[in-house]
Formats: sequence, C-alpha cells, structure tokens
Amino acid sequence: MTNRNVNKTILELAMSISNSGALPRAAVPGIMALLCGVLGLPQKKLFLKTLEDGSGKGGTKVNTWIDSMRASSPTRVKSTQNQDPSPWTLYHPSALNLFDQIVCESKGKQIVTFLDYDGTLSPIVADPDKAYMSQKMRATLKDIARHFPTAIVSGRCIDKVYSFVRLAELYYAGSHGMDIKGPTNRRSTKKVRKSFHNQINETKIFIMVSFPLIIDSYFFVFFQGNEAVLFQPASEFLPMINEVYNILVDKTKSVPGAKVENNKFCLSVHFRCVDEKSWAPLAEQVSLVLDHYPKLKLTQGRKVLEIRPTIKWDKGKALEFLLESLGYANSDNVFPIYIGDDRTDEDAFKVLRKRGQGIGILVSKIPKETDASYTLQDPTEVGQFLRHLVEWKRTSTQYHKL
Ligand SMILES: O=P(O)(O)OC[C@H]1O[C@H](O[C@H]2O[C@H](CO)[C@@H](O)[C@H](O)[C@H]2O)[C@H](O)[C@@H](O)[C@@H]1O
Repeated sequence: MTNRNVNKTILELAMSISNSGALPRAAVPGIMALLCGVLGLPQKKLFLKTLEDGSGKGGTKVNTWIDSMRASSPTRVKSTQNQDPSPWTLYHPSALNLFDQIVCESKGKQIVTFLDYDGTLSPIVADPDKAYMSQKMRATLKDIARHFPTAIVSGRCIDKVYSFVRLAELYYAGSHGMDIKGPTNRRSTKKVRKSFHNQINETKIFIMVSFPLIIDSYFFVFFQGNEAVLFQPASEFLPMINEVYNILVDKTKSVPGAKVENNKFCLSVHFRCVDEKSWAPLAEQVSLVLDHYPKLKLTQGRKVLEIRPTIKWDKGKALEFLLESLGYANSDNVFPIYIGDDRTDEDAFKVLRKRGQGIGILVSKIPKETDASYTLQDPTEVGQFLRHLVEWKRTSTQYHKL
C-alpha cells in the first residue's frame, strides 16, 4: 500500500467513525492521530500529507477540501470545561497556564510578537467585512507594540487588515506575507530604514524594482509617501489575480451566500454562509476555473478556499523576512512569539520549530494537528496573554531600574 493510500484509508476510517455519530466531525484529526498512534505511524506527516493531497487539482480533491474545511472550523464546539485534560492539551498546554515558563525561556532575549488577525485578534464572524477588533484588543496591541516589535500577519490585504487594526506603529504582512510594510509612524520608520540599510550594506543588493522569481537574493524596499514597503514578491501576479477575481465573482454569483474576497495578491472564496449542500458544486466551480491557471494554487482555511500564486512564499517566510529586517537573522538573542489559529499559520510555527527559537501558540478550542507548542482558546485569551506580557515587561523593567 502506498503512503497516499494509507493516508486515505486512515482519513476514511476517521471520517466513518465520526459519521457514525459516535464523535463530532471536529474530532477527525484527533481520531486520525489516535489511529496513527495505534498503527505506529508518523501521525503528523500522514495527516498533513492527506490535506496536501487535496490541494492539487482534479478528481476527489473537492471532497477532501470540504472535509478539511469542516474539520478546521466546526459549527458546534463541545465545551471543554470541567473535563479531564486530553493528551492534546498535555502536548499543547495553555500559554496562560504556563506563562511563567514562557517568559523564563525568553529571559535576556528580545521578544518579537507576530499576530494573525482573523480568529486570533478578532472572533470569527459570518461576514468577513465585519470582523472588527474590540477597543480593548486595540489598546492591548498599542501596549504590546510599545514594548516589543509587533507584526500582524494575515491572509487579508494590508489595506483591509489595517482598516480593522488602525495602528501605524505595527508591521503588516498582508496577503499571507506577500505584501510586507513597515510602521508608518516616524520613529519606527527611521528604525526600519536604518535596519534595512545596514543589511543591504552587509549582505544584500538593494533594488527599486521587484523581480519576484529571485526572492532569495533581493530585498524590494521602496517608500510610498511615508510608508516603507518592504517586500512584494508576487507583484507580477496582480493582473492574473484580478482576472481570476472577476471570473470567480461571475461564476459564483448564483450561489446564495458565496463571497469572493480580493486580498490583492490572493483571493478568498467564502463558504461560511453557503448551504452545506452547495459546498461541493461551489468547490468544483472554483477548481474548474483554477484548471486554467497553473501558476495559481488552492489552499483551505476556515470555511474558505484561498487562491494564491505558486511562489514559495508563506507566513513562515514572512516571519523569517521580518526577523531578518529587524536585525535578528542569525541571532540567538531573539524570542519570537507567533500566535495564529489557521492552517496557514502552521508555516510560521514550523519555522520557529526549525529555528529552535521562540514559541508558536495555536488559537483553538478543539484538538488540531499543529506545530505550535502552546494553545489559547480564543481571541479573549489571546488578549489576556498579551496583557500579561505587557505587565511582565513593565514590572521587570521597573525592577531593573531599582
Ligand atoms: O490570516 P488571517 O488573518 O486569519 O486571514 C485568513 C482569512 O480570514 C478571513 O476569513 C475568516 O474570517 C472571516 C471573518 O471572521 C470568516 O467569515 C471566514 O469564514 C474565515 O475564513 C478573511 O475574510 C479571509 O480573506 C482570510 O484569508
């Protein structure tokens, strides 16, 4: 039996256990992990591969997308209160419960915070245009950015995510990291310019025009008014993305609840408000359009299909890029904290694991296959964690001043 078939069989087995009504659909990843454990198989690789198999083009992939969309964002979530901790929470403990351990690990290092937006800073809502962040969260972010370099890393286009966050002192990596901008307030902009010029002098070639295919050798730094536009590796895809956007808007207009969102260098097709019976034909429709665009690929998020260029660039690469631009390319003195809730955030968690630096925190109430070390349940807990960080920083700074 090939690896692919083993994956498929385990996924099917997990799905049929869930379909029997014994367990909710959200438990599929957990069941898969359990089956892999019993069979002595490397569960992480198997599960991820199964999902990847569904991100290609043609055949049975549509069902796989739909199943994984359901699993990643279930409609009903069972209360986890007053239950024994599952093995999952033992392996991915609460970042609030282990706060002291986390800050102890960061001792003597510069904390840099990376925050996903939807589902992390704002709760998931039905209308993507109304995913507002609370005033309390905005105040928390302001405080966090006062103490640590902070970046918002989102699948949204920068303009949209900025319209929700409205803080000029942050870094923004929009379109899944394919559009990176530095802070626009004066003090931080100077810092960005300085840090970039240092790097450019040391190792990199500074050019004004982007050439996306040579992304490893070039920085694309230019200034639009007061804005430091740091990197746009997919700019050549803009016309294609706009073309596909128009086609998809047209093709999906007859599906009630379907929504296509233009995220500048990528697109989102939203399923959240579509009747589940129409999910398969909608996904099929998207797949058919994409068949004509081999330079674009599809990935799944929380009740959303995302269309993006096939370039090797993701939230993990954006994290590395930002660390480098802050002067921490080969430094042991940095402690990145990345918080995210989505499949696309896994690329960043992986990078941190590989670097053996900092921590990844997954925002989830349900067990999920993840490379993050810790968990937080929801944006409310994310806010609490960030406020603890600010408080800890304030107290430790005061202590050192004494
Ligand atoms: O990387 P992120 O900041 O997490 O962005 C990922 C996608 O988030 C948004 O969609 C998700 O949130 C919506 C609002 O809560 C929700 O309606 C939708 O079902 C979720 O998938 C955003 O609209 C997408 O464009 C982003 O790609």
